[in-house]
Amino acid sequence: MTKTALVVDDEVDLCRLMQITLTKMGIKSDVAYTLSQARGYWQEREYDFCLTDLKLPDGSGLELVKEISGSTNTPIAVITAHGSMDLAIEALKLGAFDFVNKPLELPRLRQLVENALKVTHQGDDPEAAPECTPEQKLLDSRLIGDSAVMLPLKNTILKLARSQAPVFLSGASGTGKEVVARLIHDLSPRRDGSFVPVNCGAIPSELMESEFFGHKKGSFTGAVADKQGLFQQANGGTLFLDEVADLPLAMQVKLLRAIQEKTVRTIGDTKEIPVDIRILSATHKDLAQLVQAGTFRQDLYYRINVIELKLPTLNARRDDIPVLATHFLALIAEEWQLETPPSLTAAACERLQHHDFAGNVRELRNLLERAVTLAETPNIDINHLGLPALTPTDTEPHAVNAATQGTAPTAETPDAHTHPASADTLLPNSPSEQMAPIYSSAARDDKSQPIQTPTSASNLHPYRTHTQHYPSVIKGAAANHPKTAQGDSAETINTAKGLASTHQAAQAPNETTNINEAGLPAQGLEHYLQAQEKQLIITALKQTGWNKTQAAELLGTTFRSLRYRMKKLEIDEDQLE
Ligand SMILES: Nc1ncnc2c1ncn2[C@@H]1O[C@H](COP(=O)(O)OP(=O)(O)OP(=O)(O)O)[C@@H](O)[C@H]1O
Repeated sequence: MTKTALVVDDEVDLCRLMQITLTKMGIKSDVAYTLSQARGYWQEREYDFCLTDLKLPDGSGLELVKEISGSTNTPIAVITAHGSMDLAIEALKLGAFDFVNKPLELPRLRQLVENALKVTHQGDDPEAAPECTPEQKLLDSRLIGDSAVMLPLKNTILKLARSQAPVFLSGASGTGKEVVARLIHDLSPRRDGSFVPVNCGAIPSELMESEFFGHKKGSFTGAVADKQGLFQQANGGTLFLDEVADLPLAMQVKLLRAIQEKTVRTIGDTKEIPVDIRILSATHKDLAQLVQAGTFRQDLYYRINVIELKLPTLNARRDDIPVLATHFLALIAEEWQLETPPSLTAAACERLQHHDFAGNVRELRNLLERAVTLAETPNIDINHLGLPALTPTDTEPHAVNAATQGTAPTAETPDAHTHPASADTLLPNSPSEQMAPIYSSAARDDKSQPIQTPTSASNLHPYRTHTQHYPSVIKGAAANHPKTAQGDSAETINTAKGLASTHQAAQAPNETTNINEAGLPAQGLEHYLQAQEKQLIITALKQTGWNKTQAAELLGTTFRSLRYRMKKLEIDEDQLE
């Protein structure tokens, strides 16, 4: 069926240009020169999408955005004067699907129209019950939980997926921010493009520019080949800036420019390349507070945080614990190829529902992995969970919510009842407005997670994030190193002293000692340093029985940084043992 569009602009020539472009794309269009004319057309006819200027002779296009997005799912995009980013952001907040700047660039207009048509195809089947649409099924299969707080959150995700607006995901560590970011991408018109997640906190600052924008061969020492940046990799898709609060200020300026201009310049190149990406970002930190403290740029905050989606803690949705546990046990059974899928006894399930999950869903998953490893039967009972016995007060209603982080639920530590997602997951996003943090930063303590699971070697960009779990290594860690797997830090501190001395012994002589007669590395500094780094990491890992949390402590770095260095340097226990 022929697609139809309503074009609203008072500039006759521009309307003609847009109409010609649409006709070439096989789209029939009507043109309205005023707001009232547009309203008339909209009431009389049905359109697949609308494109409106913001400045109209009898009012603002924002009114049309509000009316159309408030009453239908039809995508509406706005045309803004060059540089009026504030208005574009306001339109996105009001529900506009996307915006295009004047003077109109036809490739950008065509791209916007193609995305709008993909949105209109979604959920087109009028026969399908809402819960049976492919989008809803995908959402329900990947974002587990149907508690009171999750249902409105899921509806919001479906709406956000249809838009191109930048979304900022806030919430404590392990609440599922990356799961949601992937879903927004996979449910969006960009789903055929790449989803490129990047852990901003794990990229060494000196490599940031090259990682984000790429480099040309020979543009600096060590640039031995052309390298594509993350922006270019995400072209046509979504760039997910995880741990965005950890971006150094100097890089924040460069990112802002790239996001605003929608162009990037590769290091060593002279030309700017246009990129078409949607930005999603996340952090467990209070970004508004960092803006106030001057460590995060207000303009970048404003740009990436057009819409905020706040994820609830697991303690705020305890009803979801049984269904999440069943989901993870099924995943574990599949990944570990277990003959009989494990299941929880009623007592174990009840114990989990009373646990204070400082590490949220990630902690639940890790806890179950450990329990399955320790249990010798498929029935996971309370003693396999490795949790302390409950006191009588723990079992009182709401005792755990109140005990969370030692504070009762307040406006700053919301729970599901006081903060339904419909109202609170979408927050007003002015930097001057305070965001209420769900948790203090203590919630991020990696020690709260019983077992840190390694990531696999993959062909992903080294600083892309990765949330997969690898059972063979987990099992090996728990079985072979029970002490370290449970976090025996005393032992770690003692062995730490040996790090410097054993490092020499662990070195692969060809790689790290290949110094030429002039006393310089024969294969170049970069190669030499990487070999050194690799050997030090392997030494620390061996000393801690491949417990990465402890190895990171020995090396004076963070767990995440170590994990990403391991991926970058392709350090894998299975390969080395
Ligand atoms: N609702 C959910 N349904 C299924 N799995 C979930 C859900 N929420 C989180 N998970 C799982 O929990 C783990 C942590 O999720 P994720 O990495 O998305 O959290 P995060 O909030 O991004 O954490 P961080 O701030 O530490 O990066 C992953 O294994 C993820 O698959």
